[in-house]
Amino acid sequence: MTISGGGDFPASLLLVGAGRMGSALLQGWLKLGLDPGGVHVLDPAPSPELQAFCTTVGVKLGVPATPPEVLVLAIKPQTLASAAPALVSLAAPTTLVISILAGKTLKTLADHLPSAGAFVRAMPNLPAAIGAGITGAVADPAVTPEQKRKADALLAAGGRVEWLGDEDLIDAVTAVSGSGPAYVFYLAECLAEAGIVEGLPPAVAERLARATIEGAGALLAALPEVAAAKLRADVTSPGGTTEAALAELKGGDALPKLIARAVAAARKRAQQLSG
Ligand SMILES: NC(=O)C1=CN([C@@H]2O[C@H](COP(=O)(O)OP(=O)(O)OC[C@H]3O[C@@H](n4cnc5c(N)ncnc54)[C@H](OP(=O)(O)O)[C@@H]3O)[C@@H](O)[C@H]2O)C=CC1
Ligand SMILES: O=C(O)[C@@H]1CCC=N1
Repeated sequence: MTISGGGDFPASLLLVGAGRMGSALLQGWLKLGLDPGGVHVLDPAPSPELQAFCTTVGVKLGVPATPPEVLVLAIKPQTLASAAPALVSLAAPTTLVISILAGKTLKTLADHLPSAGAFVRAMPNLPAAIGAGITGAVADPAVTPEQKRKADALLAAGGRVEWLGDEDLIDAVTAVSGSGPAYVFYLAECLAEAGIVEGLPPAVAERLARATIEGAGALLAALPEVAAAKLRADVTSPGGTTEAALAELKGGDALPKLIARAVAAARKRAQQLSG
């Protein structure tokens, strides 16, 4: 189910972990109208940039005096066990915890934060930093409709939201769209390197590769009803250059198999991080 975002933000929010993803989400929320006066950010060693940002926008660094309506967990999955004891008193039965931790299940989250009333497990991606992300999310049965609306508003600040009925699917979401931007950035790197091998000056090769991925992504975004396969066919002249390149990428199912292996490896890693 997809619910469109609606600015139904919580009155109080604690962000635990303001690294790459936590900061990206925070900026999106504030841009879309989350009241900074109700926001606390907890991070053990806030960078000077984060401190300056919080001061400028009016967000408090540190722990709130009373448990927040929403606690967003954005620390690394590997640090959940060590971080959780200090968080237990910050989560009340009225607190909704939204976790973006790869792999950590709703059950694991509840085991570590038994004081919290309800949990949403979400997997956003880095383009959320510019509102162009996509998030997969699942709510536990204790999440009320009002809490779900608030979770949706927060997650939708980063782009589209796919609510899933089956928690087991979240690790696959992580492997496809959570980690996915890195695959695309790697393609940009590889394309530039190949261009250099073919004689292009490095700076030109990088600009060509980057602009190509930007343009292809923009075309996908501009033509949502057109399948990626159709757009690929539009580039591929019979007997032309693209066909020659695609024969290499597809030869022996090379690229599909490689991508399938990569996504399976990411999903497996998410499962390993679950406990
Ligand atoms: N990066 C991405 O594209 C995506 C990440 N995620 C998930 O988001 C989470 C964060 O990832 P990412 O932002 O990349 O990681 P970062 O390492 O950039 O951010 C984690 C932040 O949490 C801080 N931190 C560590 N311990 C605590 C603590 N006890 N209390 C509060 N803050 C703490 C870290 O501080 P310090 O550095 O000083 O230790 C750091 O600032 C992960 O669980 C990941 O699975 C989900 C989707 C996409
Ligand atoms: O690499 C990771 O584990 C995190 C989760 C998805 C994207 N980054």
